[in-house]
Amino acid sequence: MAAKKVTAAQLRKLDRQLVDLLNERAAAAIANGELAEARGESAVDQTASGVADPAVLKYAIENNDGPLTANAIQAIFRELLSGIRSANQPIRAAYLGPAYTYSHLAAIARFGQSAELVPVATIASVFDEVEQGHAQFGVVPIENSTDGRVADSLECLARLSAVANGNGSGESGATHVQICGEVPLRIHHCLLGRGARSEIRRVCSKPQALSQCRNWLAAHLPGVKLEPASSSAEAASLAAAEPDTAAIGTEQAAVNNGLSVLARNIEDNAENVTRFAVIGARAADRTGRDKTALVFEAPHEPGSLADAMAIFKRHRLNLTWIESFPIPSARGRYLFFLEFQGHPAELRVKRAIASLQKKSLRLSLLGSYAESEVVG
Ligand SMILES: O=C(O)C(=O)C[C@]1(C(=O)O)C=C[C@@H](O)C=C1
Repeated sequence: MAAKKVTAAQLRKLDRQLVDLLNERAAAAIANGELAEARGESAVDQTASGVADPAVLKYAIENNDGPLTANAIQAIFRELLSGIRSANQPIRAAYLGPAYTYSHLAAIARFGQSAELVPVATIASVFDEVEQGHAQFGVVPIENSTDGRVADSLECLARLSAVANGNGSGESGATHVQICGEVPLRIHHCLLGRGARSEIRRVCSKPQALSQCRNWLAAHLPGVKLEPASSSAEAASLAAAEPDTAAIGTEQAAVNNGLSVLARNIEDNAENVTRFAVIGARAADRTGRDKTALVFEAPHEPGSLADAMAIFKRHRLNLTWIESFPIPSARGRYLFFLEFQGHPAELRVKRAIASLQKKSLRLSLLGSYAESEVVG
């Protein structure tokens, strides 16, 4: 029997029903005072930038009495919203490729599969794509719970901030690229290869992935050569070419490259999470549960960092990230990346930033965005 075709009109009706359902849930939640910050906005407005409002999603998950898991609801919402939004306003987002890197999975978690997700060869190219307006968004890893910061991304953020500051001239630069979201993604690494585990002579991956599995590798593949690759999916394509080479990467990269999964969950820390920043040329809307990131340089003198930190204590602002980063051209001088809960629309945040600015040699706001739950 021939399969019955679904017409475009039927699909539109289904979309409408789902959007109505979302709106109903949001409206009920708003009426109950459960979405105080979202008051007056429809769920569709809230998702205009292609991202499900975390409060609406949370409400739908918490009020679900059906058989679906929270992860399944999240995935359904994400793909529906991605599809509905793409029909109106296509989204193009760049990520470190090739296909099925962890960055790709983070981009899918954020924008869904209906968005145009563009693989590029380096993290710097992700920034270039957004700065040159070829992509509205970019997704870049900034820190991992086991391995710490991702220096390539911080270097690009520092460069953005230098441009925004007019390279120290005090004039505002041409770029408005900023952080407009975060995706904390659970990272489960797989060992991928063509042959048996006993044939492996070298293991390739992005250095961050190799480092997140170093104890497992030492215990299970002692003496094999560890080689850096530009990404985990690039490593998977190297492993596809050489039977004595394995890669550390995603399960999806194994399928894409015709490899077997030789071992699963080989990360040293079961709670392995990488936090990705979503960068874009437009500021994110305030949600009421936001964080703000900035980068500043404290004067090279005793107590300057302690004075800077005291500002956050005084204004009761909770820090969620602090990272020191050496300034390559100036030995002994450091940039400090900071993130805290709050939004510059709040008076205490405005005051704290103004005080910090006075104490800094330079300061750039990197963006304010919704605080997100871990996905995956
Ligand atoms: O190589 C990849 O698959 C990436 O997306 C990059 C990257 C990283 O550099 O942190 C992203 C997340 C994982 O922690 C490991 C690798």
